[in-house]
Amino acid sequence: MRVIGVCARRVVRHNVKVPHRLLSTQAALQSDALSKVTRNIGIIAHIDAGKTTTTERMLYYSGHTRRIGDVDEGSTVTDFLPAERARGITIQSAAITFHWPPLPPSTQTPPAIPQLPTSFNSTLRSSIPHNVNLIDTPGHADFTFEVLRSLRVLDGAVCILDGVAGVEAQTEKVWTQSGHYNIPRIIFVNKLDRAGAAFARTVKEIGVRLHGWPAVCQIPWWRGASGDFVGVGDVVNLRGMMWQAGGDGKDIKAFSLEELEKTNKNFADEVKKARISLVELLSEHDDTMVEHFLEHDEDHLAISGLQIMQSLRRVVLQAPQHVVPVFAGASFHNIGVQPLLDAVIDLLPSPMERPDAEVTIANQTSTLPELLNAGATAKTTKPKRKPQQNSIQGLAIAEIKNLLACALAFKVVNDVKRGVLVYVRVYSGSIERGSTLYNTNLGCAERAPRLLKMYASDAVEVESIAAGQIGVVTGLKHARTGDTLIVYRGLHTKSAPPGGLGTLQLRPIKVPPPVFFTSIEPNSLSEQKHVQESLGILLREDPSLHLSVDEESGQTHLAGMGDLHLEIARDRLLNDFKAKARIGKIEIGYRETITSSTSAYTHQLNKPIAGKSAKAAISASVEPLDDSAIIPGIQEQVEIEDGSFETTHKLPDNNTLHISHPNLSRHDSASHKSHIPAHLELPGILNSIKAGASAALARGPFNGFPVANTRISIDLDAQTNLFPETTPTAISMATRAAINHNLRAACDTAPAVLMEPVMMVTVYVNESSLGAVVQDLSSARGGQVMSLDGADSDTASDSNLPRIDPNLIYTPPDPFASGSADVGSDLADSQRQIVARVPLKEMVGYLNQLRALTGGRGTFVMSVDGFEKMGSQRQKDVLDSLREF
Ligand SMILES: Nc1nc2c(ncn2[C@@H]2O[C@H](COP(=O)(O)OP(=O)(O)OP(=O)(O)O)[C@@H](O)[C@H]2O)c(=O)[nH]1
Repeated sequence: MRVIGVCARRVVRHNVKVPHRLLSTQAALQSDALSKVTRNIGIIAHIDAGKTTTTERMLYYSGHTRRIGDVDEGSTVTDFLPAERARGITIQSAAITFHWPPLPPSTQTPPAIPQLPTSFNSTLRSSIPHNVNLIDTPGHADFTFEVLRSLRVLDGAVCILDGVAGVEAQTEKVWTQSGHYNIPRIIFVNKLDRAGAAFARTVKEIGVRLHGWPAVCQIPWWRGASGDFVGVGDVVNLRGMMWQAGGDGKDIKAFSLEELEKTNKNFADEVKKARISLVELLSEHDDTMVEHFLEHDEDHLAISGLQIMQSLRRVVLQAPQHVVPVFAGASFHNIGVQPLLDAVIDLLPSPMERPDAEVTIANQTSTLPELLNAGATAKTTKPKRKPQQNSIQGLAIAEIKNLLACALAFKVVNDVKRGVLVYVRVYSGSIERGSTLYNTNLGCAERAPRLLKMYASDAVEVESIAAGQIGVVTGLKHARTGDTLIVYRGLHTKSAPPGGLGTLQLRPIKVPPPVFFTSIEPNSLSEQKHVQESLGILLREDPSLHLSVDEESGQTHLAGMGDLHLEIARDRLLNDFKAKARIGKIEIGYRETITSSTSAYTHQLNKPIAGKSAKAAISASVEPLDDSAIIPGIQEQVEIEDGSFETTHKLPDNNTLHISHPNLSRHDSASHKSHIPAHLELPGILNSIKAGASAALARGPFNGFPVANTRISIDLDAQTNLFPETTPTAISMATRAAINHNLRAACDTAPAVLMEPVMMVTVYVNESSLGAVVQDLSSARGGQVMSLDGADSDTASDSNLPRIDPNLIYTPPDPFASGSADVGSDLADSQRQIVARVPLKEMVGYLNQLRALTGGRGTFVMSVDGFEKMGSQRQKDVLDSLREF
């Protein structure tokens, strides 16, 4: 037994209030009280660990569904796309609201202002009904981006592990990502009914692979010679909990420690052992637990369950989180779900206990409360001469104080019955029914005619969605997943927000580049409109899909993150949207880059567009950006302000667009009058040029792949380029044509070069297979092994995370797992991690080969590291094989 006495580390808590300064006192009180009883929670896990099965039980016990949905029968609530139901996997994250503990049967809706005790010092939070907004996230690696998007709106997460497979590669990846967002997490070890279930091994893996100290709050209760899983030992409340076999899980019997001692002494002893370990672990991280221990004469068992839960809550809310509470169960057999729900309420934070939401505004990073406080101060201190500047430089405070609400559209779903649903999380203020929302990503405003709360499959209409809450806006025509929506004073559908407000972005995330693509061709001309509309909705739902149209052939390319990603998009298009189109084979998305420069070429456009005469001229030249062989994996689109008469955009795939616009100052629109036609304005002209350039870069002239590593220069001479007949579309089309001409000319002078996606691959194998896997990666696949066991690599485990010795972790024995004699040293020796850079082409079908090399035990994850120029022979081979189709 370890001795307590070491002083706990300083507790750093999330200490943030949801800003609501513009609400009335009554509304603010209501919003605060509502926030306190709200949990915005995600479920994260490896594919098939049981997320959907567990979610279905949660909905059933909370009273929101009358029967338990079954993944295997395809009758679940959360996996609601036909493609998901058919495959039994979760693709789209759905957000569902339910109450836990359930509302009393007589109450249809929760009270507007929840009745809260003055403090939770003497009572558990789970004693009063809370709103749980549950966001189900996909488990497959192709949907990592989808997971990232949902992580942004979570305040806490339940990580579900398969008790047989233990910690799997994808779990590790999502765990690390959620750690970067400082999301407090608890773990549920599921499937403990299965043969070979190994709770102890899984708990040790939590320490070794997820780098957290497992606080074992429940231990599995296996009975009989064959080890039937019947319930759990509740370490917090010192009791046994047994679920009725074959029931719906509502019938739970509790046995006190004294009762257990009479009937099942070994189990009772193990519960006590687990309690001692739990108190010791908590004492190392929480000073208050040390005090309780001393107050109770150093008796681990005398400390109350409430005190243990409160201590667990404190350590879970520490950032970074070092202690991870672990619960046990088998959701398919309805065991363990209700105590897990209690833990969600008792241990995970409310929106008010989370760090401030990060925002960017006018190219600067800040937090939302900082921004709002600056605006609020400005309201009381009257500026003397010109508007005072706050810490967010360049943005007048006067603009910020007009901000009434700020929300993130974190998911767009096309619902067959209700149309397009935009799921939002509100971060400040409140969205009211009928209000107008300005979309800062698209630069347009639209009205929110209806607001909904989604309860399982029922939708309830609401008047407003307050700060900290998740809800649905229907009737929006443009908003996409990931867009920031704001409400400000004086907002009109037709005018842009004043100054920097229009650049406000909530929690922006970096988008990885698409590495696979497929072609789409409508079966007939009459089908074209429907195919385009369906693709439009798919892209609103999932902005990690990219669309490009070849001007000459009219062929459409759809690009995505992985082959499964595109397969699902294809299924949705054909089956859900009933689009009649031919869809090509899924191919790797190479890039092409020019190797020579061109001198300026001017394209004159003078033809009717949509029945109206249109005219514009654009002068452009191109040059290879630099000779570096690699372009980074993360795609950024930023505008660099470099003077009043120049604008530079950094575009995806390491392309740059430089526009010089002499006589047209960005900061003095009044002086434009004498230079440009009255119906045009500079920001719109620059946007049209950018749109034309992006379209030209989407299809290179060499092999039709997107162009990379290229700098485009455009000289905009207002006198000679703009005419009374010039329209934004004409500017875009002329830009596209001018750049296309230049790219073709560059390819004629010196052939373009192909670049291929290279992946950073992390493979987990046993020691015995290490040699064979390394050999295969480096020889057969042309990969470059970067590190073994995580050293020197960005994608490998974060080096700041504690390395935990599995032998110091408490676990109960694993009587029914195979080969579990010495789990600790076995784990430390056998788990190896290889990090390698490998061309994506060589990773196609890798899982089967890895399984063959490792006896089925190896797993891997990968992400795009960048694009590399290909050698001439490799390029020839790739082009030859592409031409075969
Ligand atoms: N034996 C057993 N099987 C389970 C348990 N929980 C889930 N399963 C089964 O495991 C399979 C996967 O379960 P899901 O709930 O679809 O897993 P998921 O994590 O949602 O998977 P994705 O949606 O693909 O990410 C299904 O066949 C379930 O019936 C359990 O506690 N015990």
